[in-house]
Order: sequence, then C-alpha cells, then structure tokens
Amino acid sequence: MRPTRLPVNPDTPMQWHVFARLWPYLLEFKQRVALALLCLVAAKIASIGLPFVLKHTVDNLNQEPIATLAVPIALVVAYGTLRLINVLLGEVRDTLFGRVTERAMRRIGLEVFEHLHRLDLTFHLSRQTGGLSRDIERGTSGISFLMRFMVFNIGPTLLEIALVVGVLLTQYGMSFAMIILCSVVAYVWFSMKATDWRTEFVRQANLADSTSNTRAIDSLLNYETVKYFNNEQYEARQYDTNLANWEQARRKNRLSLFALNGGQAFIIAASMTSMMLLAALEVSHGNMTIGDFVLINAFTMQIFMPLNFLGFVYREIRGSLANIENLFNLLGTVPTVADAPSAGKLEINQSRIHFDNVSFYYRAERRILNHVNFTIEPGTKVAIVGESGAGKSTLVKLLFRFYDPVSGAVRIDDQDISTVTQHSLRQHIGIVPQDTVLFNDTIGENIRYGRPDATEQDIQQAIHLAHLEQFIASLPDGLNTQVGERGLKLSGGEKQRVAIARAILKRPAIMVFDEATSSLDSQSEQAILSALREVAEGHTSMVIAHRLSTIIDADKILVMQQGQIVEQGTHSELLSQQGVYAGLWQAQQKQASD
Ligand SMILES: Nc1ncnc2c1ncn2[C@@H]1O[C@H](COP(=O)(O)OP(=O)(O)OP(=O)(O)O)[C@@H](O)[C@H]1O
Repeated sequence: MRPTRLPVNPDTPMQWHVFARLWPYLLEFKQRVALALLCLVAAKIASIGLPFVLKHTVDNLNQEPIATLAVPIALVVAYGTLRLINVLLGEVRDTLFGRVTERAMRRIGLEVFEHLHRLDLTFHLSRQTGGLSRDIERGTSGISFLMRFMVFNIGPTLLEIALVVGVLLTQYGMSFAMIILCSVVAYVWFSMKATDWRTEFVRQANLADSTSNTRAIDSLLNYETVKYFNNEQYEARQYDTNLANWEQARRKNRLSLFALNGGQAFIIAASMTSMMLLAALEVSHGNMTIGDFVLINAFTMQIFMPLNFLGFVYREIRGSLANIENLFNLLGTVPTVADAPSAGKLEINQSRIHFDNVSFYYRAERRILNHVNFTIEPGTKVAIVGESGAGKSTLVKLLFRFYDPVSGAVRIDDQDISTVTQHSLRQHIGIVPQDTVLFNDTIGENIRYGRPDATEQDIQQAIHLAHLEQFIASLPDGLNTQVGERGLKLSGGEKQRVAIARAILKRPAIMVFDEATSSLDSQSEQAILSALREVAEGHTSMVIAHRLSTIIDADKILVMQQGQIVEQGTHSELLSQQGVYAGLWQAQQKQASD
C-alpha cells in the first residue's frame, strides 16, 4: 500500500489541541479503555520483574557449590511465565482497544461524510473530490495511529522509563538512575531534532514519488492519445526525468536516515557502556553480584528497545496530528447555503413558481442574472431558451437552492424557498439534468435511486415511460447489469433515459428538464419528447432547450440574453414579434433544411 501520510512541514507546530477533540471518543468505551490500561500496567510490571528473576537465577547458578537445582529451575520457569504473561497481556490490550479505535473512526468518518453533503455546491466545485477523499482517508487512519500509539507506545514507554529509573534509584543508587535518565533525555531530544531536520527530505521524497506516479498513471490513462501522436518515447523521457528526481530525493532521504540511526546508536552504545562499566566496577568492589550486573544489562536493553521506534513514531504522530487537523477543519467549514433555524417544510399547494426580481452572480465582478421576473403557473410548461452562457442552467440551480439569489427571491406557492428546509424543497422537484452521472452500481439500482422505496411495479412503469424497455432487454443481465466506471458504459442518450426514469420514479410536483434530449438522435428525441409530455402532464414544468423544435408546444417561452429575459410568449406570439426568438427559429430551421 502507498503511504497515506501527509508530508509535514517542519515549521508546522505540533497540533496538540487535536488530542482534546479525540478525548470524547475514548470515553465512549470507558470500561474497555480502563481494562486496556490495566493490561498495560500489568504487562509493564511483569516486564520490570523479568530482570530481577534473571538476576536471582544468575546469582543462584553462581553459588559454589550449587545447593540444589530446584531453585534455578523454578526461577527459569518463572522467567518464561512472566515473558508469556507480558506478551499475552499486550495482545489482550490490543484486542480490547481495537474496538475503541474502530468506533472512533466510524463515528468521525460518518460525521465528515454527512457534513460534506451539507456543504454547498460552491465548496464542492472548488475542491477536487479525489483530494477530499484523500483528506478523509488520511485523517481517519491518523486517528487510528494516534490512538494506538499514544496508548500503546508512548504511554507504556514513559511508564517503563519511570519504573526502571525508580527501581535503579531505590536498589542501586543515584548514578545508575542518572545515566539512564540522561541518556533517555538525550536520545529523545536528538531523535526529535533529527526527525524534524529530516522531514524536509522525507517530504521531497514523497512528493517526487507521487509526482512520478501521477505522471505514469496519467500517461497510461491517455493510452489512446499517446498512440495517436506516436509519443511513447516522449512519455518515457518525461517519466524518466521524474524518476531521476525521485532517485535524487531518495538518496538524501537515505543519508539523513543514516545520520539519525547513527546518532541514536551512538547514544545507546555510550549509555550501555557507561552502565556496564559502572556495574563492572561495583562487582569488582564486591558491592554488587554478577546477577546485579546481568540485571543492569537487561534493564538498559529493555529501555532502549521501544525507544528505537521513537524517530518513526514521532514523525508519524506529527503527520497524524496534521492529518486529523485537516479532517476537523473540514468539519469546521460552514455551508453558505443553510436551512434557517426557523425553516419549516415547503407546503405544496398548486406548485406555482415565481422568480421575483432575482439577481445573481457567482463572483461579484460578473453578474449572471439581472432582475429576472417570471411566473410558471400551476400545471403549465415554461421553456427557457437563449444563447449559451445566458444563465439558463443558473435558474435551475437557484430553483434547487444550490445558491441563494443576491437579491430578489424564488417562491414556490408564495413561500420564499430560502425560508423552507432544503430537504422539503428538493423533495418536490424532479430533474432530468444536462449531464447524467451514474453510480457504479446496477442499472436497476441507478433507476431506483429516484425513490429508494419504490416497488418493482413502479420501476417497471418508469422504465416503460422512459422508453428503456428494449435497451434493458438487450443487456446481458437486464436490470442487474453493472454500469458506471467498472461496468457497462452507457451512451449519452441511454444515460438521459435512465435520468428520465429516475425523475418519473420520484413523482415530484415540479419537473425540470435541462437539455433533457440533447444527446438523443431525432428519432429517439421524438419518442422521448412524447414520453416527457406524458410525464409532465399535470406537473408544473420548466424546460431548458437549445433546439426550439422541442418546445413549440410550451405554454410560455422565455427568451434569455445576458442574464435578462428579453422576450416572452407562446411560440406563435414570439414568431409574430419578429424579435430575438424569431431570429433564432429561422436560423435553426435553415440549419435543419441545409
Ligand atoms: N459555478 C460557477 N462559477 C462561476 N461561474 C459560473 C458557474 N457556473 C456557471 N457559471 C457561468 O455563468 C454563466 C451562465 O451559465 P449557465 O450555465 O447558467 O448558462 P446556460 O445559459 O445554461 O448555458 P448553456 O446553454 O451553455 O448550458 C456562464 O458564463 C458560466 O460560465
């Protein structure tokens, strides 16, 4: 698996406050956490006992003559048992605590997911979904790492150091305790400093790694384009340039790791040597036994073993904290389109839509809609036409309240849609969008998405109305055929028909068709148009169209130009006005007859 660690900027301060936010998740399973900690303390006490058993065994064997073998044998058995208890307690602790971590990951994962769906379209358009999912993945694995390592690595190591220093101080005097304490402090200090210094090299290596990978994937995904232009060698050269950077970055990374490991080894060696020298002196002066010498040796080794991982753990913790911070920042993002605290449900009566003097821009420097006024009477069909970029789809986005108007209001049955809940608003509007995106699921599930609790009969009826029957019958697994990225690719027209079936299934009071037949050939278009007419029957509907021939039966046609409605009326009224619409109509008629 590729590392999911976020390269950490060495100047980023440690995000200690993240711990405070994780605390409540630990408290969810108080008893488990308490039991895990109990196992931890018991395991550490067992491991502190080990060198003592060793000491007594050696001292016993060192007696001349050995009185009885029973005592050393019992001691060796005790040694083995203590080791086993130590390991088993560690396993029990891991198993107990695993549940706590997993539950925290689940809770936070769901919280973020729900929050992301609450955020507005502007947020989603400005963030790459790939980047977002990486943030979530890194954040949640950061939580798992942090919880495990704080409780099982840093915590136990600190406890062990305290116990060992305490034992040395009480049993063997100040000098031994001081050497251990000083060398641990030196070791920790050096590891942290050296790790911070190395972070930049690690970051460069990770960056070079992901750049070369992105390049390779991009090139392979564009396989066809590479072949069209005969550019295999060009691609290979580009890839190799990236690989050369990677090689260089890895070299620095490796050398800096050598410096870190070398420094740590030096501190350990110096500490071991001084402890052993001091112990040897004490033995030669008759103040200590050989057993004591072995005990001191065992303690020193025992202390440095977990510290060996310190550089790695420290770097990972920094990375995890930064990743979790990113994740929590996501949670802190406030949606710009939100339900008012007093928002009630949209009450649909006749479903009259009224754009009341609506002005809108995405960015202040470019106004998109300028004082737009129109009404769609209940049960009627209003078509919106106009040049590309005039603001037609923007009207739909405002109707769905993906954005709020800068001034004016959108009303449905005299209720300003910004005063009702978004859920109740969207419940009553169905859409066949310009681009239909399908989920990576079966075609049946994709249709059912319009109303997840629909019956089979409803689904069959929607399929029939959307003229999908023949197409589905031609699929190898019928409704169970997988579609989307890993399944069957549907053509633009087929996708639109799935979208129509979905919208039919939703049974909304208001229907919106945004270029709903743009991907269809003329014959399919006519079939779908008659289906849409059936579907729209009795609904208030808003139709956006490029091809005017598809909307001549509309009750009203609005002609948009640069964010304003410049003409409105029925097809024949507009033709007789001899204005913008008549011009567009003639142009399209001419095009069709050419
Ligand atoms: N999210 C956005 N941020 C900034 N500008 C946008 C955004 N969405 C659309 N626009 C701009 O707003 C203008 C109106 O877009 P809109 O999609 O409403 O036009 P349209 O009339 O539906 O065009 P078309 O017929 O080509 O679909 C365009 O100039 C477009 O570039």
